[in-house]
Amino acid sequence: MKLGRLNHIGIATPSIQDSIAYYRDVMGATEIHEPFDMPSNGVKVCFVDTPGENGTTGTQIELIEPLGADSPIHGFLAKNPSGGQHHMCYEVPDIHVARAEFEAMGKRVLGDTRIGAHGTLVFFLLPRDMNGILTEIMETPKAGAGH
Ligand SMILES: CC[C@@H](C(=O)O)C(=O)SCCNC(=O)CCNC(=O)[C@H](O)C(C)(C)COP(=O)(O)OP(=O)(O)OC[C@H]1O[C@@H](n2cnc3c(N)ncnc32)[C@H](O)[C@@H]1OP(=O)(O)O
Ligand SMILES: [Co+2]
Repeated sequence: MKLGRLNHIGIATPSIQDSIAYYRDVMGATEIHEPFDMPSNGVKVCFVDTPGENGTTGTQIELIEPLGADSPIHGFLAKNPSGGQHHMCYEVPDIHVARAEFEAMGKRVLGDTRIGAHGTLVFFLLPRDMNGILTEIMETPKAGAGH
């Protein structure tokens, strides 16, 4: 396993609209994408870009608000009603190879490998196995694709 690019940091929030105002007015974010629903993941999503090198997009902030009764972030927001840092997401070149490598290390995968917000496959690893961090692994998007 080789550490890949930090694609995004997931921030759980009770209100994406309030969080957008915070990142725009307090943090000075200028690249804020249109929010969209991901019923397959039980969240509404909004990406806020941080600047990368030479005009590229750096690590994104992924605002996530619960969507539906079965949202996986209800428990987190019950414990943290104002929201907060929820997960970190790293890129890998091949999702299936990465999953096999984590499993071989005894790391427990939460649920299936599924399509994530960038349109590529993702999976999540149990925080207790990952130094206390809910860790998302995603396959690197092809150039020019997705959010
Ligand atoms: C938009 C799509 C996608 C993308 O492409 O980017 C996304 O990011 S979707 C993001 C939301 N989806 C997920 O988080 C899926 C995976 N998550 C889960 O399956 C659950 O959230 C969870 C991790 C199993 C936690 O569920 P919860 O109902 O809160 O269970 P518990 O309260 O029992 O907690 C179990 C265990 O995990 C610890 N925990 C929970 N949340 C976090 C967190 N965000 N960061 C760190 N640790 C967390 C909790 O403390 C418990 O620990 P133990 O006491 O050691 O068991
Ligand atoms: Co994510």
